[in-house]
Amino acid sequence: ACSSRYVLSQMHPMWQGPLAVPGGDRQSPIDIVVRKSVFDPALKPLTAEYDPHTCQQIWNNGYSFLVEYDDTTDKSTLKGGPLKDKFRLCQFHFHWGESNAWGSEHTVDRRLFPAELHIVHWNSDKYSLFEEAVMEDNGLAVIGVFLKVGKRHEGLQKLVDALPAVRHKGSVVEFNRFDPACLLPSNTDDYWTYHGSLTTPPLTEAVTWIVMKQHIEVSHDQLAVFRSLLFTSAEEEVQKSMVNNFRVQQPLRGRTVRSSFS
Ligand SMILES: CCCCCNS(=O)(=O)c1cc(S(N)(=O)=O)ccc1C(=O)O
Ligand SMILES: [Zn+2]
Repeated sequence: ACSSRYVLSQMHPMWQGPLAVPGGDRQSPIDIVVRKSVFDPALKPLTAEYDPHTCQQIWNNGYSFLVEYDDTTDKSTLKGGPLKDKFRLCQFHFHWGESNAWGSEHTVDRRLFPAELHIVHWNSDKYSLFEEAVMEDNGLAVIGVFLKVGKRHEGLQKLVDALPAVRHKGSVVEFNRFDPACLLPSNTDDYWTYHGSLTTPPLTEAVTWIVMKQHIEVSHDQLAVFRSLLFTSAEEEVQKSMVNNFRVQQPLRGRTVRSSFS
């Protein structure tokens, strides 16, 4: 699977400080200032073609929970949008707050959402391994989708029901036949895109971000199950609730955010 068993001890929110990263002028997340985004008519609609059978497992990596996919073939891919190449699905995960008032990593005109979904893909036209792509500036494409609290999300419920099995850091549970497309908003033609970075170590500036304009709705109870997860492993005495697992926002450094809609 893509997100290698990367030692995520640095994942503890303590690392959120201005960690020195190479260059450091393309960091994520950012605030998307709508009136400063530039409409680009050349931006195409996104083509996400996911095979639910490539879904493998859910893993609590001590920072979020990752739903990981078999990325040894091009069975689940993302093309189009701002992308020149074909990108292979490797995992999706979320960021959320301890309350519904905050939790997303990106914001729109400073508006915070209670959570944000990230669907992570790597450039399989240019690289043969995720670990290679994560170090290259055209290596990754991550779709961001904002979550709002409202009606229950039927497609998400299968995932929510599996979460108690990965309550502790380091736990893994088999998870099959899940199509992440069910988590995309009905309109995927309207998005913002910019060049940025991973929001967790190694914070490499490898990501073409594609942030959906339309949010999805999940219920309060579904989000409460996210908050029942733990940052800590079963062995640790003090259990810490997995909440507020988002990075602080980063300077734009002159970057332009493009929009696919006017
Ligand atoms: C080789 C080490 C890669 C570490 C990053 N892996 S990842 O799947 O890209 C990822 C991205 C992101 S993010 N928020 O999409 O930048 C968060 C977590 C992870 C993770 O693996 O935990
Ligand atoms: Zn993320």
